[in-house]
This record gives sequence, structure tokens and C-alpha cells, in this order.
Amino acid sequence: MKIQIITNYELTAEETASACVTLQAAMKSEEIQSDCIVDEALQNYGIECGRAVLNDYTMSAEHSMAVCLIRTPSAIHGAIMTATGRSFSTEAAPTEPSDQSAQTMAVFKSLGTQLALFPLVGLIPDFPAPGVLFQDISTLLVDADGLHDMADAMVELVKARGLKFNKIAGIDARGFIFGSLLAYLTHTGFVMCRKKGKLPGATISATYGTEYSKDEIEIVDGLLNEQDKVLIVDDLVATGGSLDAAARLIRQTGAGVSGALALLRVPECEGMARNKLGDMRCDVVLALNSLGH
Ligand SMILES: O=P(O)(O)OC[C@H]1O[C@H](OP(=O)(O)OP(=O)(O)O)[C@H](O)[C@@H]1O
Ligand SMILES: Nc1ncnc2[nH]cnc12
Repeated sequence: MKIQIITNYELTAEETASACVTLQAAMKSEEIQSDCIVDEALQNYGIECGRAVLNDYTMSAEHSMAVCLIRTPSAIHGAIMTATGRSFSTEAAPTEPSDQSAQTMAVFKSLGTQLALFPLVGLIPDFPAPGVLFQDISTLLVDADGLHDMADAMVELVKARGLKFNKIAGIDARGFIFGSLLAYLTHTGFVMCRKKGKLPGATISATYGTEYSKDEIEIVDGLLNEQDKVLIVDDLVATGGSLDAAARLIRQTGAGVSGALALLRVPECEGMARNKLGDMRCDVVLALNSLGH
């Protein structure tokens, strides 16, 4: 498979070489075409238009994959389309980079991570209910490198966004896997938001709905207090119902919620999630924008 980097600005030889090494590693030693096409016209496009332009390049038989970096005055956006038929983008950088070269490499690294990890997430139509496209993490979890790289990507995102917390709360069940990995890697205490009826002693609980179910979660009373700043971790955000329920529970204890971190999101539910989460920030490691291209 060949990858061609298409940019709207000149990369230094060093940046090009590092980008290729990063992408090569991500693609597990696929051949990388090491030149860049500099296209000034891309400067005029935002990320959505950029992707349309990208289509023109990537849909040719010659290039099975292309990476396009679009630099705007306020941030660098990354857009990517893969031969697997998925398209996705990195989030805009939160602040103007002080060191552009480092920022560029951070974007390449993030793109490389996404390239490597997205194909490990299965997509199962109509599960567990008709109309739901289920994002299955089983195939990611069973892959030693994938699991390792995902854990590292969570830590990097936490650092890059400057998230501050002294406890991590994971949502039963898939949120336990990634929440406790992150807790271990950041040396942070972990709190279980457990499905109802599984915890002993006094608990507090909150009910909620998800993309396909209704449920109730609980935490042990007395584990958190006003001193705590909690990061909520889950595998995926769809409607935001689960994250919102966890946030309500945590706030009931007097603790603060510093935000949420999910590996994946369901683009079709994004409006609902935004309404549900309100001001609560939610960072997503793999930001899948749309499916089925
Ligand atoms: O944003 P939402 O609409 O709330 O949906 C996301 C939630 O749905 C899934 O959990 P599920 O309730 O299926 O439980 P599980 O982890 O036990 O599979 C997923 O792991 C999230 O917790
Ligand atoms: N589309 C989806 N895939 C996996 N887990 C989910 N939880 C809620 N919606 C989901």
C-alpha cells in the first residue's frame, strides 16, 4: 500500500522523514511514498471541504491512501481517508502551537495512531438492535499492540489536553477496562460506576438511557468527596446518557467532574450527546467522523 502525504505547506525534509517513519510504523511496515504534494488551494478549505478535495486524490487507483493536513490560522486539522473505506479526522488542536514542528509531529503521531487503531474496531450492523452500528472493541482488546497503543494514546490525549484529575471513574463494563488502564498509567485511584445491584453497602444511583438500552448505575457512598476531581472514562460515547449519569452520581458526592474521555464516538448521536453533556468536556481518542465512504 502506498501513502502519499498531501499538504498545503512545505514540510521540511526532517518532518517528511519523521512523518513517514510514524506512518510506516502505524501501517506495520507497508511501503510509504516519501514525497509530498504541496497544494496551495487547500489553504482555502476547512476540514469538510478538505475532505472533498482529498477524495479527488484518494479515489484514484494509484493512491490507496492519502493523508491531508490542512493548516488554518487557528489550528492544524488533520483529515484522513483510508482504503478500508472509513474516513476520520483528528480534533483541532486546543491552542495555537508554540513550536510548529513539534505540533506537526504531534498531529502526524495522532494520525498514525488512528490509522493503526481504527481497523481494529469491528463494525457490526444491527447489533444489539436494528439500526445500531455496533463498534466492537473485542478485536482491539485481543491485539497486544493495539491495546498497548490505545492505552498510550489515552495518556497522550490526557497530557495534550491538560486534563486535571485525582480520581478516574469507569463505567461498567467496558469503561472498566480503559478506565483502570488509564488509572494505572497515570497512578490515579479508580472508582467503579457499577450496574445496579452489584455493590455492597450504601450506594447512590442514577438512571439513564443509552443508544439501545435503559439502565441504572451506582457508586459506593463515601468513596468520593469535595476534594476530588474526577475524570470519567468509557469506551464509547453515543447519546451521552451513560457519561451524564456518571457525572450526576459523582456530583451528588460533592466531588467535581473534570471531564470525560472515550475511545470512540457514534457520529450520528453527536447532537444528542452535546445536548446531554452540556458544558462537560468529552475528549475522544479515535474521532470517527463518518462511516461507509
Ligand atoms: O452514550 P450512550 O448512549 O450512553 O452509550 C454508550 C454506552 O453504551 C455502552 O455500554 P452498555 O450500556 O452497552 O454496557 P456494557 O459496557 O456493559 O456493554 C458503552 O460501553 C457506553 O457505556
Ligand atoms: N454503536 C455502539 N457501539 C458500541 N457500543 C455502543 N453503546 C452505545 N452505542 C454503541
